[in-house]
Amino acid sequence: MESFPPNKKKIIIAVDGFSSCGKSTFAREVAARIGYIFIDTGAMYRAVTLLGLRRGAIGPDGVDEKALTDLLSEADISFRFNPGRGASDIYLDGENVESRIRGIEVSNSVSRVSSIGAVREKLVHLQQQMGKQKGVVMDGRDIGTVVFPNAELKIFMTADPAIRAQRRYAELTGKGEQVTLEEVMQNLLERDHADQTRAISPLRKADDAIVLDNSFMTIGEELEWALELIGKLTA
Ligand SMILES: Nc1ncnc2c1ncn2[C@@H]1O[C@H](COP(=O)(O)OP(=O)(O)O)[C@@H](O)[C@H]1O
Ligand SMILES: Nc1ccn([C@@H]2O[C@H](COP(=O)(O)OP(=O)(O)O)[C@@H](O)[C@H]2O)c(=O)n1
Repeated sequence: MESFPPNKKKIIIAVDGFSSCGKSTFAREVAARIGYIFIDTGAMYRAVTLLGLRRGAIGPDGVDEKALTDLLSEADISFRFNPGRGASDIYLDGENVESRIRGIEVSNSVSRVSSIGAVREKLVHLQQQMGKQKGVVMDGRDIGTVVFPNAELKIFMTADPAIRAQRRYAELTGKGEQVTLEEVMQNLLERDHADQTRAISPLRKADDAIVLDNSFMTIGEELEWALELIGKLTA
């Protein structure tokens, strides 16, 4: 933290990329090291999906867009810092749903939900409010292209799909979730495809983003690389 005193220029760091490549891990660590706020925008789309599943707007027949949009207009989505985790947990209508949004059921519907214009409109607006003062590291799919097209630093993360699937599988089974590697791989590939081909704000690398392939990098190596870049940009 000493290398980033408050008189340094505050910037916005946008981290976009494919599913399960380590965006949130990287963004959280970078934010902690430089005293910035970390915002996991994927958690927001996941919370909306949980809301739809719980309240019947998402069911066996798919997503009822109108019902979900109506629910969302009344919903309160916010973050609160959890000192134990060293990051913010996501709250849906006052309930901490951080541990409820990562499972395969939410993962299987979230890309459908995130393709809905009204959902994106509301969440992008909230994200822009959260980053207004700068000093944020935000990760997602459209941060460098839509949410903060003028972000001072844009990173586009990627990793080999088999490595990404293995990482997410280890994470989920480590938490006791009953899931197979094949299911995880399939979800990851389907979401990447849906996220890249949707009509509104598809996942794509911003022209001025720097690509970071972390297939064979440790988080320590990623941090070393990022902190040097950030040091130069905020000098
Ligand atoms: N450099 C890395 N090497 C190995 N595992 C990693 C690395 N970065 C992240 N992970 C692990 O990969 C999984 C997915 O990371 P996460 O940050 O949730 O990805 P994303 O936000 O892109 O979905 C997590 O279990 C995380 O601990
Ligand atoms: N800025 C964002 C962030 C997430 N999303 C959507 O939300 C889903 C879940 O995002 P996530 O970051 O939690 O996904 P993982 O990479 O953790 O698997 C993505 O697959 C996208 O469909 C989005 O559309 N835009």
